[in-house]
Amino acid sequence: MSDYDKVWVRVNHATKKFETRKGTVTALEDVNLEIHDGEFVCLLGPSGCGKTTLLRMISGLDIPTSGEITIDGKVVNGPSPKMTMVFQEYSLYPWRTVAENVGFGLEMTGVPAEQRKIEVEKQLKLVGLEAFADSYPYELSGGMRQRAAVARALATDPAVMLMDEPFGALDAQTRNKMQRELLNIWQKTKKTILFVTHSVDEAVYLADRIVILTPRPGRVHEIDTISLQRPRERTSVEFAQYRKKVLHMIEELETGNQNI
Ligand SMILES: Nc1ncnc2c1ncn2[C@@H]1O[C@H](COP(=O)(O)OP(=O)(O)OP(=O)(O)O)[C@@H](O)[C@H]1O
Repeated sequence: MSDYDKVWVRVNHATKKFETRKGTVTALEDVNLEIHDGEFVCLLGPSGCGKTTLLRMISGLDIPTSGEITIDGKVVNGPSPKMTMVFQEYSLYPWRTVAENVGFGLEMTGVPAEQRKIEVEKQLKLVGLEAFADSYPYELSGGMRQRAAVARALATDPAVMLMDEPFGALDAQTRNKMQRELLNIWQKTKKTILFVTHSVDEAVYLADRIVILTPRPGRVHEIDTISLQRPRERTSVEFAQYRKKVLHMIEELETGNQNI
């Protein structure tokens, strides 16, 4: 990719604890992770293992209890336009049109209307929603809504796009289609992406690198970079081999956990 050695995100011994009525919950403990420029990283792990917490801290919506997170060498201490999030649902403002949603971040940062219009049109074209600029979210299908959410995230030209199970609520066919489209967009924009998913297949299809977060707090395990040629075919032998490798690693991690 463009400048692969550049590290955009560095998670350095990050721990996050929450104080609850039932006591202290350790969502993540001593997590280390680096994400390079232009890399497509998938964060894979079961429910409750701390994926969203990690994303929220990287985006600046939350701060680590200890350790630190840097973006482009600077410590994250609040939300930054350099990081945008795409969530599973409810990403769009229902009272705004698609174009107004896509232009929202630009509006917030004071980009003049004329320039905003050009940028919004560019992003809508990229995600194939030019004809729906004036539609409202409820008039779109789930897949189209997520395309609009991706366009909105891209509009502010973030350094890193953080995606929290963005296709989790879609049916299998639409999900596959959206994965293909996201790869196309990624190839065109060279964006750095951190993508959270529960699905091994989704991670193997999308990622340059898969990071497995174990259910036990405190240990991030990285799998070697998957260096398949793109586009990665779901029906290929290589796909099946990588899938098997990832499943095997997950099994090993789970077995290791049982012995703690
Ligand atoms: N604001 C909070 N207050 C208290 N506990 C929290 C809070 N946020 C997260 N947790 C706890 O931290 C742990 C990790 O939660 P998190 O949402 O990061 O997991 P996850 O891997 O994203 O789960 P899922 O895949 O179900 O979305 C869970 O035990 C959760 O209950």
